[in-house]
Amino acid sequence: MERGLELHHIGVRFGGLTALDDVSLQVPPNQVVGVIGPNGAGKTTLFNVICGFVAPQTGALTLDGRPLRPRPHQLTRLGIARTLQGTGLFAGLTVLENVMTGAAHTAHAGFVSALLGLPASDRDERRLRRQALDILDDLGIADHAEAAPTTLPFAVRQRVALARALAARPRLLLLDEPAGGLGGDDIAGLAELVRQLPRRDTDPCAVLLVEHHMDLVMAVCDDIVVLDFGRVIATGAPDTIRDDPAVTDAYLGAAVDSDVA
Ligand SMILES: Nc1ncnc2c1ncn2[C@@H]1O[C@H](COP(=O)(O)OP(=O)(O)OP(=O)(O)O)[C@@H](O)[C@H]1O
Repeated sequence: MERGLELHHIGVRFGGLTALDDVSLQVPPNQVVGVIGPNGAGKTTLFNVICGFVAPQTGALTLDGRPLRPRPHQLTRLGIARTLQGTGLFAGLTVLENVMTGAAHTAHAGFVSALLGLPASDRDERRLRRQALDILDDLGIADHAEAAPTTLPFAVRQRVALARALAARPRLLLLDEPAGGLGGDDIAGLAELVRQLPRRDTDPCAVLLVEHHMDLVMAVCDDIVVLDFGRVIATGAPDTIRDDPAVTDAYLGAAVDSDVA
């Protein structure tokens, strides 16, 4: 049976500061797993370890039981896609072209060459275009296909970034703070969308959601891992986590600290 992504006893130190301490977790195929925790808990560091931006000093990662040493530029080949905080869209390309870049690695010659003004393969480009339009349609933003990203509201740009990540047809999608900058209605829409990702008929994928927005995590995750000061203080289904005193303490403690500060 496929095991998906697993982190085994991961430790990261920055000088004298322990950012992650003995962190283990699993993202099984076709599940949504959330990582939450107060500011400074280690969420971004964990995300960066999985993307290959930060190399852990201790522990190991595996993908379907095989050793994984992630490198940012090799993630797509492993079936992993990510969105980052902010949208990172190319301002000079339309929405559709942005989404097509997410799948450019599957083209033999066309799209990237076309952007560079080189001879393109029409068949590749047509296929990428159709696939990108389908994804935009799935995400309810096909009307904006020809728009420049800078002209669109932030919530739509967030969806375009998600569409670009999905264009790589990942089996694992990593989302870093996708609710950042969104209002209540947009977060509800995002929750609905993320919940569907493992259940899609075409290209279903597992999701690892790193987010400090508790409502979103509670609404979409099958399993939640709570970090505090770099350690896992709780793991379980949303209902278990909601009632866990250690989690409440960590969040309340953080709130009190920031009030005092
Ligand atoms: N490159 C770095 N060098 C030194 N310290 C770092 C570095 N990156 C993170 N840290 C520290 O590691 C700890 C964990 O930070 P991290 O950003 O992973 O937490 P977080 O849970 O993502 O916080 P937030 O919700 O505020 O983004 C913090 O104390 C942070 O200051």
